[in-house]
Amino acid sequence: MRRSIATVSLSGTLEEKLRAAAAAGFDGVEIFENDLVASPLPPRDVRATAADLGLGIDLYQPFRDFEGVGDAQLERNLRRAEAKFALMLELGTDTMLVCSNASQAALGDDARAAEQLHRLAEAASPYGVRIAYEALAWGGRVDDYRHAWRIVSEADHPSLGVCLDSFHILSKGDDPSAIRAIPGEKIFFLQLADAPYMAMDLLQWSRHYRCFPGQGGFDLTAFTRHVLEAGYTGPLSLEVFNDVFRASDPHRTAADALRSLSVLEDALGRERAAERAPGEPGADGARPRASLTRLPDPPADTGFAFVEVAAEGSGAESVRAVLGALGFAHTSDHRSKPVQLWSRGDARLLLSSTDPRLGHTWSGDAAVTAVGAEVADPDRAAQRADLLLAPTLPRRRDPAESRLNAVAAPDGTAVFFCADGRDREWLDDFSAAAVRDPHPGGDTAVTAIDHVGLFQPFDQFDEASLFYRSVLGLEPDASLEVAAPDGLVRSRALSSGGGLRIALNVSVLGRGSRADAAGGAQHIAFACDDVFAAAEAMRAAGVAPLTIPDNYYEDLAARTDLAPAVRERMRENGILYDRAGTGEFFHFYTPMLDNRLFFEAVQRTGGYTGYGAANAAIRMAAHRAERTR
Ligand SMILES: O=C(O)c1ccc(O)c(O)c1
Ligand SMILES: [Mg+2]
Repeated sequence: MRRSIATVSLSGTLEEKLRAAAAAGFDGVEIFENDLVASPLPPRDVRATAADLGLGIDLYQPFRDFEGVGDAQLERNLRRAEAKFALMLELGTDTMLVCSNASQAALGDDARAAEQLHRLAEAASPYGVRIAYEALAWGGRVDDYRHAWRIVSEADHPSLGVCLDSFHILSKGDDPSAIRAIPGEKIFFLQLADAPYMAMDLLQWSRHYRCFPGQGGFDLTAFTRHVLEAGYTGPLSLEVFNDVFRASDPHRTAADALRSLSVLEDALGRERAAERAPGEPGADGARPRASLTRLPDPPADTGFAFVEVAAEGSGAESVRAVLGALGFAHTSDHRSKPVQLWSRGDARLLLSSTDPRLGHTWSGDAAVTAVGAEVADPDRAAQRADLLLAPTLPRRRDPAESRLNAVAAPDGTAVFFCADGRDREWLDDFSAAAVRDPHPGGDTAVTAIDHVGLFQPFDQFDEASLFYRSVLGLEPDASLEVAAPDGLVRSRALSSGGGLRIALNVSVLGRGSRADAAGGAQHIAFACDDVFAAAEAMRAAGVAPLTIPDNYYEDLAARTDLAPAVRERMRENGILYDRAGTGEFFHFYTPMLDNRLFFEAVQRTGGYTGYGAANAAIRMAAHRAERTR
């Protein structure tokens, strides 16, 4: 389907907005009136600029407070409209959005509104302009799409139809299924916006917190399905009023926006394909069907191939010491780069002294710089990532090395697609040297990488979540908030069925010591068969786990039936506990290794799928206490 975006969704001047929309690959834009009025470009030049960029102007918006007025006001409104129709001719756009009168003083009954909209449509038709009437959620008399449609049908003019905006419908909990009763050709325009659920005045919610489909709480797939079932074949257009987007790089926002539409269209296409019996032709005859662009299947992953940590000097020393104490061994070295492979079971950690983005020496605190996803078809995963506008990272390879596709996540973390199975071709780039530096960690039973925790810049949290969801096909959990000593932290985990798990964290206010330029803490969690043994072996090797206060264990005694001996062993080893249904979770943390990186060891039993969120605030306070001790 044609993809459009409202200029109000992007920051910058009108020209910058157009350039960003075009660069992301949009087909068209809705021009928000204020953006045009504030632009030094005459309408003809806007049209030419858009055309040069390959963009159509699909809608001019909004025309406000037109209907439900007295006779004298109607004449003034029609005069105002005539001026806009002439302007639209110059812009080369044929659809005008008229939103329902927001005044509580809007007059009269439906018959008056219908008659006045009929006059407007009649005035528009000589210009070749169509009127798309939209019910604002806070409209004075008309605040419901069904009501807008009744008025439009009563007005009965070929140049008059409705504009459906998902926000105005879903924000009020209205049932979108009646959209199917509107003939597709009378749906003149479709605006899509998601939003997080908030108990808030509708207008404020709409003007500040809309987000792209998949980033909020609305079911945009179901909503859009109704619109397509009605026979709508026009553009899918994003109209997103959002405070963060207004202040962000418009190129980044436009890419995020396009990614959201690609995922939405793909989901609808998959549903349609699943409905159709094999061999049956696509069209069912009655109503036109929009063509839906599909993405290659999400990668079928089998978990983490590796996680890469870049560190230098004493930071690298502490990482090595803790890995050794956890039973990892430095098993081989990269053939041409300063990268060590440390492994234990299926847990593989690359310790690098270069920055993957810059290719030269890493300077700064130890940090997670890359994750390797082990997938069945790396080429197809890379192709999907490319269609989702994931920035491709230059290959860091010599001709003799394996081919590794990598893309950059919004926070700069490199995501590698590595072949799974027996060959694990990427391992060929490492020397086959016998195990060196076997550490005295003993059998700590670390078996694999369980998850990675990445702190995100405030403005990129939703973008990162959509990125991992779309590029890696991960499913997001509900987000939750943790009261850390230095401010609230929001956390959202995403996981695949195959073993990839990424927990994203963000400082809710985007400021404070956790969100400073260096970013908040990152961690790598290792799965263990016996987390008690792992903690004891680590201690025996000279690394103390993160100290957890006695108060925590007193509280555990009060609220669980863990045996006293078990609790005592937990206290000695800084082990924390969580339970969900029949599932149990035991885990411990290392101290902060180099300002912002730590490790965790976890043991899941009974089908536990969480991340110990109940203990997150305890962990944050303990790491904080360590800094001030
Ligand atoms: O907030 C508004 O005024 C406004 C304007 C135009 C729209 O299409 C809309 O959904 C909201
Ligand atoms: Mg709208």
